[in-house]
Parts: sequence; structure tokens; C-alpha cells
Amino acid sequence: MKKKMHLLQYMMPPVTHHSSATWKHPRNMTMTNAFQWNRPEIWQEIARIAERGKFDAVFFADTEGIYSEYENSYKSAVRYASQVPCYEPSVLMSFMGAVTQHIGLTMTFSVAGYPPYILARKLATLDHLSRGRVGWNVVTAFHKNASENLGLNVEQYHLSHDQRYDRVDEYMEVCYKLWESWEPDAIVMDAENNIFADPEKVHPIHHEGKWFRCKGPLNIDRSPQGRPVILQAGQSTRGIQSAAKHAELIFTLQPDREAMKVYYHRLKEEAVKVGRDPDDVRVCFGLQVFVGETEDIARAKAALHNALVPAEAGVTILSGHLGYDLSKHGLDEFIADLKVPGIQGMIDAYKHSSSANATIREAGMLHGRGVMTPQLVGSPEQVADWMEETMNEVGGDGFLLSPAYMPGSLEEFVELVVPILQKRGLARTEYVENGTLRDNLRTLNAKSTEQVRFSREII
Ligand SMILES: Cc1cc2nc3c(=O)[nH]c(=O)nc-3n(C[C@H](O)[C@H](O)[C@H](O)COP(=O)(O)O)c2cc1C
Repeated sequence: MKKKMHLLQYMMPPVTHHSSATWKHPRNMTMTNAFQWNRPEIWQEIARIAERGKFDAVFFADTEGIYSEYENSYKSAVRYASQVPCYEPSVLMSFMGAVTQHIGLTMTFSVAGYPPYILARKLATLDHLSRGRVGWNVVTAFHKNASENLGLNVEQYHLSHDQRYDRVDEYMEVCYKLWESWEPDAIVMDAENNIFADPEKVHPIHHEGKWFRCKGPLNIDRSPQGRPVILQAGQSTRGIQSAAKHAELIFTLQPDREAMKVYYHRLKEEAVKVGRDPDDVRVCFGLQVFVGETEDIARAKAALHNALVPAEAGVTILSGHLGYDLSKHGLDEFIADLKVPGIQGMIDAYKHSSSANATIREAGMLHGRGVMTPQLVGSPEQVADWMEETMNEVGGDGFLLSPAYMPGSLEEFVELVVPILQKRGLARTEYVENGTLRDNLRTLNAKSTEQVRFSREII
């Protein structure tokens, strides 16, 4: 039997996602009268389309501020809609969950943004209301304006990269304990004896750690998944270790198959090192697809999109991602000549990619198109072929699709590509009946359902 791929839809709502051209694309929701992007109906429609395509999940990225590294100001980001406005993801997900039954609702929260108790409670609530469809992308990111908005003190702001991940470990420990603080059968509903829940089955956690103190128990009973599906997107050594330890689903943006292979194998090795079954840690690669009935139509779509990207918009986001003000340099300076202390990862990726001789302007154009998401352009068969070949060659577990315009990019993929993938046995055709997100993730490619540990068995 062929290995099936996971499919997820990336979004950063409401007007741009990875691409800086999205908001002004003639087919985007901002530029058509078909939908109002600040109304829930459009997001509900997107969830329905993704569910029609039997996607694993819709996914929201998030940040608690506006990129303000470029020119030491938020103004460029606001001007170019550089991932701003940025709606709070759990609110949107509640609307989307209300009109769907199966699709996973996965979203980002930074451990800098909330005390663990508040976030554990929020996610448990959503897991109940969605009947076990919630996933949490755990991020550590502290960008300048987010830390200013959260009132983080100097000590917190200057945590080293590795210390941030140490803090994540403790944050997760607190959340896990809180989610376990109600035993699964604590609610007895014994009206005759006046017992709603058995107090002996609800436990305080008494957590006293380096970063957090929390007494518990959570004031919410055990949710369908016990704990939400954990997602992560670490790229550094410490980030990969953290992902291998906590995550069930991992996202990465890699420029080509070679880089995908390296990341994939590193991640699986780390999972084994921490004693996990590597199959419990699924890796999905970011992909920006332009598909048309013919290759020429697809090429025209990609060209139209790419021509709409202003270099400065991309440089604004790149400055945010690097934590470094690229306006200090001319747009025509070479990216490879930059020495950015501490945050070399992304610069290195540009140096080592096919754009090694890129100027800051060219890197900005690439970053503005889709951050570092590779573009895949072709007819439905060509797109399906590439995805199939990539899965075979890399061994990866699936793809995170990044839209050029919404909901059109998703709709085109679901209408044109998904049926081909399904016909080839490469994509899901049915969800697990009454399954949770974790059940749907685990049953994909399970040799037999007897081998699958369902949600209730995870904790
Ligand atoms: C597909 C993808 C989505 C991401 N989404 C977010 C996000 O929503 N918010 C955020 O602060 N960081 C996000 N990140 C950044 C990662 O959490 C991580 O910080 C980054 O990849 C750098 O890795 P490192 O922390 O190991 O250095 C995302 C990364 C990727 C690849």
C-alpha cells in the first residue's frame, strides 16, 4: 500500500499569510466582494473547503505584535500588511469548528504570551467544544514588538535562544500536568447521591519550578484528546530537539528535496534519541502551490502573484525574522556579505540556496513571496507527481500548503489536485468515524488500527 500524505492549510489571518502579495491579489478575499474578511463566514467557508478535501487540519500562525525591526518602526509592516492585521487564532477557530465535524483546528500560541494555566484552560475548552480536534503549535518567538506589548522585563527579553527552549520544557510540563489533573472518569453524574464529579479523581499539581509556579488542578475536566495535538516548527539544533521531544506534527520550510531530507532524518533521529517511536512524529513541508488546468495557466498564475510582491515588504518581514534591521544596508548589498550576530540560520539558508548570490532586494522578493516556502507550479498531474516523488524520495509525511490568495488557492488544490492524490492512494478519502484529530493523524498509514494508540490512551 502507498504511503498517504498529511495535508494542512497554513494561514495567518486575515489579509496576508506567507505571501506579501496576498492582500492585493485580484483574486484574494480582500479584493473581491464575494466575502468580507473580517466576518466569520469566509473562515467557515475555508474550513469547509479544507474538510471537503479531507485535509488533516487548518492551521493559524500567530504573533503578539507588529514586525518593527525594519527602520526600527512598525510603519513599514503596517503599510505592506506584513502579517498584520493578525487575528487571535482561537476566536476564529471557534467559528470554524462550529461548522465542521472532522477537520483539525490547529493554531499557534507563544509561551511568552500566556501563563501556562490560562493557555491549558483555553485549549482544553476548545478541545471539548470541537470534540477533540485541537492542535497547538508551540512557539518561543520573542520579537521586539511582541515583547514590548507583553511587558516582558529585560531579563525575560534577553533569554538566550536555548534558555527559551528550556523554558518551553517547563511550560509544557505544567500544561501536561494540568491536562492530567482530572482523571478520565472523574465525572460521575450521580444525582441520587449528589455527586457531580468524584473529588478523589481530581488532583492538584503543586508545580514549583524555575520559571513557573502553579497549584492546580485545572478547573476543566479531561478533554476528548486529553492533551491537544502538539505541533512545532523548530529549525535550530535546540528547536529540533524540542520538537522531537514534544511534537506530534512538525512543520518546516525547506527550499528543496535535499534540504527536506536532511531535516527529516535529523528530526527522526532526535525522536529516537528521546525514546519516541519516530512514526509518532510526523513532518510536513511547507509548499506554495500554483495549479492550473494546464502548465501554462499555472505559470501565468505564479507570474502574476510574484510580480505583485514589493521587495521592501519582504525585507520588512525578513528583518523581523532575523531580529535585525536590514534597512542599515542598501537593497543592492549581497545577503551573503551580511554578518548578523546570533541569528545566522535564515541568512545561511539564503546563502546556501540557489539564491546564494542574492542581494537584499532579491532576498526580500523571495521572502515576500512565501517566506522560504518553495513554489510548486504546474498542471494538476504535475503537482501530484512532484508531491508523490518528494514523499518517495524524502520519506516525509506530508505538506503544509501556503496560499497565494484565499480561498482560491485552497479551493483550486482541493478541486484539481486532491482527487488525483486520492485516486493514486496518496491522500485520505475518509476521516475516522467520530475520531479526534490525533486519531485521524495516527490512523493515516497505520499498518492496522490495532497498532494505533487513540487519544484516550495517550496520557
Ligand atoms: C511553518 C512554520 C510556521 C511557524 N509559525 C510561527 C508562528 O506562528 N509564530 C511564531 O512566533 N513562530 C512561528 N514559526 C517559527 C518557529 O516557531 C521557530 O521559531 C523558527 O522556525 C526558528 O527555529 P528555532 O526556534 O529553532 O531557531 C514558524 C515556523 C515555521 C517553519
